[in-house]
Amino acid sequence: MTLDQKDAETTGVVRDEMGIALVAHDGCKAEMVAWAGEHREILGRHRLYATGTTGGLVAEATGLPVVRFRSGPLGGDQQVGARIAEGDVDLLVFFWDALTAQPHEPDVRALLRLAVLANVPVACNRATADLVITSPQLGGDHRVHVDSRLAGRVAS
Ligand SMILES: O=C(CO)COP(=O)(O)O
Repeated sequence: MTLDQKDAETTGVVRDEMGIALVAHDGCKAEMVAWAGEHREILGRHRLYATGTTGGLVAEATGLPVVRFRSGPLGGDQQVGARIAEGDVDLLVFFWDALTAQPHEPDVRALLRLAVLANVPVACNRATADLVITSPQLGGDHRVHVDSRLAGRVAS
């Protein structure tokens, strides 16, 4: 029995492969690596995307394949946002640093805006990420209220 089948048996929900984007500012990278290690088994069932440095650290720590974009300040946040607009991302785990100003703040804001617009769940701290990644509803029909201007571009 696969883990997905076991999930389905215990929760009644089959988790299809999802796209999960991982992003962490420098002050939160250790937290992201620890979180990814803790949930390695679940993350290993899904497509992982990440900004450059975050993706390198997660891939190294977990051994999982990660599609890496540019580093955040060099356009990586925008690339993740583009994948959200394309409908490739079902969950964004973004540990942004609440204590440090970022030179690419407009990009950070744009990424969060697109995630909200596309009704993609966003976890900005470890407690939320723990809850979302273990939710039996993850991968279900949680994105039914996609903004109409994005509907049609975002896969259901
Ligand atoms: O800056 C980031 C998000 O805004 C993260 O980028 P890196 O993963 O390349 O450090």
